[in-house]
Amino acid sequence: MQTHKKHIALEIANLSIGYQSKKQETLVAQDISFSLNQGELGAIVGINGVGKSTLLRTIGSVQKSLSGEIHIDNLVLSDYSSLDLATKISLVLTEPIASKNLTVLELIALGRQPYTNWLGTLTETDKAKTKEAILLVEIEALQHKKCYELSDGQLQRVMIARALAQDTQIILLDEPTSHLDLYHKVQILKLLKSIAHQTQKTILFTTHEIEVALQLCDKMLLLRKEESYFDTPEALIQGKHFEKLFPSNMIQFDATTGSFKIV
Ligand SMILES: Nc1ncnc2c1ncn2[C@@H]1O[C@H](COP(=O)(O)OP(=O)(O)OP(=O)(O)O)[C@@H](O)[C@H]1O
Repeated sequence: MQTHKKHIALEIANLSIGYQSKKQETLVAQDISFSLNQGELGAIVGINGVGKSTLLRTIGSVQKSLSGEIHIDNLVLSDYSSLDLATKISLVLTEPIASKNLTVLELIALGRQPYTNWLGTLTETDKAKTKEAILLVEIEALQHKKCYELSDGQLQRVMIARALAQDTQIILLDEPTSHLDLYHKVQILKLLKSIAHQTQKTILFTTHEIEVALQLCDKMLLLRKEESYFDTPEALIQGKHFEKLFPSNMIQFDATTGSFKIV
């Protein structure tokens, strides 16, 4: 019988992340190792300042790692040209977008930039990918609005659609549910899950919504400075790793409900 082995889309080995200047090197977190398969939704969780955004930016090649390796599709990250990488990874950061004067449709079409010529002329394929992204994220009704007319939740969806239009194997999102109410947080994460499973893309995002992520993600990275843990939510609960996240005299994790309780 033929077995179908899932393809590893992203592999991180012994990675140290941080900041380097001419004078000094600041280590943020070390010894990070994990991998995500095609079609998996993964979350990076951890306390404020532990390095979630730094890790995402390092994987997205916006900043350099201090040491260790990042493999995308079995190739070392640094071996990709920036144009090739733009067809492999899309990155949605938390910075406010500079181009709020564009319509939603125009902004999403910008996701096609790695494929268009220097004039930015959209081919039929570019237009079809843009339309497909709009349909997947269900924002047809918003497409002719200006971006400055959108609510935070609507803008989050638009940014996800732009990443989808870029049509990369891997999508990285920094706090895609910040500023949203619980209903819209769940809606966005369910959307990301269905996109990962339906389109076989690999989606990795940072979040403070640990309880929601526990219920919706395939894998989670619990980031800590010295030692991080990566596994399925169930295995992380069984391994009692969430208990180590916050001081236990203040916040305790209840494994039976998968939620945090204030002491
Ligand atoms: N440009 C920078 N130069 C030097 N240090 C930085 C820089 N940006 C962030 N840091 C530091 O790196 C550490 C990790 O920051 P990062 O933003 O990655 O954490 P985080 O886990 O995403 O935090 P939060 O949950 O608060 O968003 C922090 O100590 C922060 O002060």
